[in-house]
Amino acid sequence: MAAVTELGTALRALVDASVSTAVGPEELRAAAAEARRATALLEADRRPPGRLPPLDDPVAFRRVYSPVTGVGSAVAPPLTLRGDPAGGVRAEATLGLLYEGPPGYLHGGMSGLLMDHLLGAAAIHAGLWGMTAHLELDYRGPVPLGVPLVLRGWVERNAGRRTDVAGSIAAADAPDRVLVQATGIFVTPRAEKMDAYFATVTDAAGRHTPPGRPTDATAVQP
Ligand SMILES: CCCCCCCCCCCCCCCC(=O)SCCNC(=O)CCNC(=O)[C@H](O)C(C)(C)COP(=O)(O)OP(=O)(O)OC[C@H]1O[C@@H](n2cnc3c(N)ncnc32)[C@H](O)[C@@H]1OP(=O)(O)O
Repeated sequence: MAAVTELGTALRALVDASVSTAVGPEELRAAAAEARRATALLEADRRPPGRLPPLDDPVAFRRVYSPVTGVGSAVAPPLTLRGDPAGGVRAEATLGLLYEGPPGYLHGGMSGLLMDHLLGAAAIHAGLWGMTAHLELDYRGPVPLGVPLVLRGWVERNAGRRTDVAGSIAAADAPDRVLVQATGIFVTPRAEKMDAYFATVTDAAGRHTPPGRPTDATAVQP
């Protein structure tokens, strides 16, 4: 875990530098050569889709390469999710130029990614795991880069396999002025779909990974 985190931290610094640098073509080419060397090192052993990395724990929802929370991901902020005393889940983040849409502000699609994750996590936190069936966003104000943000997700209601969830993004110093408001419907897939989607998921050793609990992200229905 220490090595995965060390590489993820170094890669995030590299990616941030690569999108904010103002150096010339010579330095860019020298950096590209270094990046290709690092890629060759990592390519020596790769896992296919559907095989969990050794450090992932589907029962604890630990996904080290998640594009939102993964400590080993070059593109994840990465967010740390916590239970919110006000209900649901929350995370704090300060986002950089990697995620820029309008100059100085967050790309709207990135807000969608973050909200999808926060809403999904809120459902899981309530014991109601589901896949995103519907996600709707209202962009009420641009989300600034480089300032602390607070992201929230909470369950509105549940009926059977369907859970209605909501969430928001705001600046940490003005948490009541919502910049992005999200609503979503998360659905626990029917048994046949669970089986079709996840029956071949394996752990790092290639063994079928059995469900850990009903809300296990990779749970396969018996
Ligand atoms: C401290 C923190 C702790 C927590 C720490 C957690 C950390 C970890 C967080 C990970 C968070 C990841 C969050 C990302 C989550 C993805 O990214 S999931 C990937 C994107 N989503 C997909 O690929 C899903 C694609 N869609 C499908 O496969 C299918 O449509 C679904 C969603 C499985 C539903 O299929 P189905 O099982 O056949 O469901 P179906 O019987 O049609 O519908 C069931 C009910 O839902 C309703 N419904 C279904 N779809 C819709 C729709 N689009 N609109 C309205 N209603 C709908 C139906 O009307 C029906 O309602 P009722 O008639 O029962 O009232």
